[in-house]
Amino acid sequence: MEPGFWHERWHKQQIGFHQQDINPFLVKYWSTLGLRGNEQVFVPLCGKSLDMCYLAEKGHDLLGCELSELAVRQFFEENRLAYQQKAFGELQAFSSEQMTLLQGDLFALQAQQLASVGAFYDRAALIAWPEEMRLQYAAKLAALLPSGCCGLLITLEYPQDMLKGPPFSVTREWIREHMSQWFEVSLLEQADVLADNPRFIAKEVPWLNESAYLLKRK
Ligand SMILES: C[S@@+](CC[C@H](N)C(=O)[O-])C[C@H]1O[C@@H](n2cnc3c(N)ncnc32)[C@H](O)[C@@H]1O
Repeated sequence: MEPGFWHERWHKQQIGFHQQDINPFLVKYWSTLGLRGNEQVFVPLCGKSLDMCYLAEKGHDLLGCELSELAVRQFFEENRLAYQQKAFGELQAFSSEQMTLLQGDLFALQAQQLASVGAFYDRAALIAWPEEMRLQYAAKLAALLPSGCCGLLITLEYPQDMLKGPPFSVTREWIREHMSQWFEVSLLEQADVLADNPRFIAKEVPWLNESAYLLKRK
């Protein structure tokens, strides 16, 4: 989506994607990455996700990237974290002790700026892009991540013709076809989450699956 779409969403606080609870797949599957626990975790398109607090509690340093300055400030203020702001290339870095959120366009980041990243977490980032932008995002993510870096990817699948995204439906086939050039991909679990998503029920979407994948950058 274009930046204006997301800025408007944040200004109107139309942020239905934001979860008040930690994502259950994160809790269930983060340990399958086999990490030491002190790796820096990159969170693309992080919003003000509380999943970052969960990962910080596990001992990780967090490096998020988020377009909206409003989202970034809300993250620190709502979690009562004092923060400092400074320039970071073309982006702005907002930092507290364990968290750095890079405010700006993910596509303006350079691989050397993520050289110390040891893991990543993508929830509602890949699925935020329409099909025509999705591959560019996946290629950028691959270009930014150091080789050997593991991550958890959480996606949604539903009949796309029933609802206009975002979130967009991203199938297992799309991920295998387009992402295996950069990542080893394993499906961890697919679960029916329709009952937890009133917007999909209201639009009479007949099924909605959430999937968790383990990814390893080749
Ligand atoms: C669907 S939300 C998901 C947020 C978060 N991952 C979560 O689980 O709550 C997508 C987020 O990506 C941000 N975003 C969109 N385009 C971006 C870009 N080019 N660079 C960085 N962030 C972007 C939006 O502002 C929005 O907060």
